[in-house]
Amino acid sequence: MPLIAVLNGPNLNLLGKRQPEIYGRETLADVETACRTLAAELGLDLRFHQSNHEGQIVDWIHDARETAAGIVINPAALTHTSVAILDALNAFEGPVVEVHVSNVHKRESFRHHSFVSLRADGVIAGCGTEGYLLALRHVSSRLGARNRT
Ligand SMILES: O=C1C[C@@](O)(C(=O)O)C[C@@H](O)[C@@H]1O
Repeated sequence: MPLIAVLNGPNLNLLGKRQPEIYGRETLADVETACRTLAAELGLDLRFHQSNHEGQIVDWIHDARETAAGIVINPAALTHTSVAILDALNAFEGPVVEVHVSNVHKRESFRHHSFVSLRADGVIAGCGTEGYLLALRHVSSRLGARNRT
């Protein structure tokens, strides 16, 4: 079964508790459960991680080079600052989908720029935590298309 790495950046451990008016009330554990249920339906293995540390996320992306077929990533605030995450993703060959729970384009202008979008095959923003499920479906269909060629 192809493995998908779902990677989450800083402060997402507080999902459901911090600024619920922006990010909703679902926790990251709820997101992981929903992702695991969908992954099982799609025939995908899932690795689900969260870190508040940029280097840890870079290391997980490096691991994914050896082990994962695709990446779903919510880099959180690092989206807007991290060339290191962009460079790591550029060294990964499979499909990458960037997810944001909130619609970053409706928010402060510093959230409008994403380094990660320079690499992402798709970007989902503003669909709440459902965005993770949409991203998984998309990675799955890209992998299916790849396997057929
Ligand atoms: O921490 C986050 C979460 C976020 O990535 C989102 O999921 O909406 C949007 C980022 O701008 C913010 O720093």
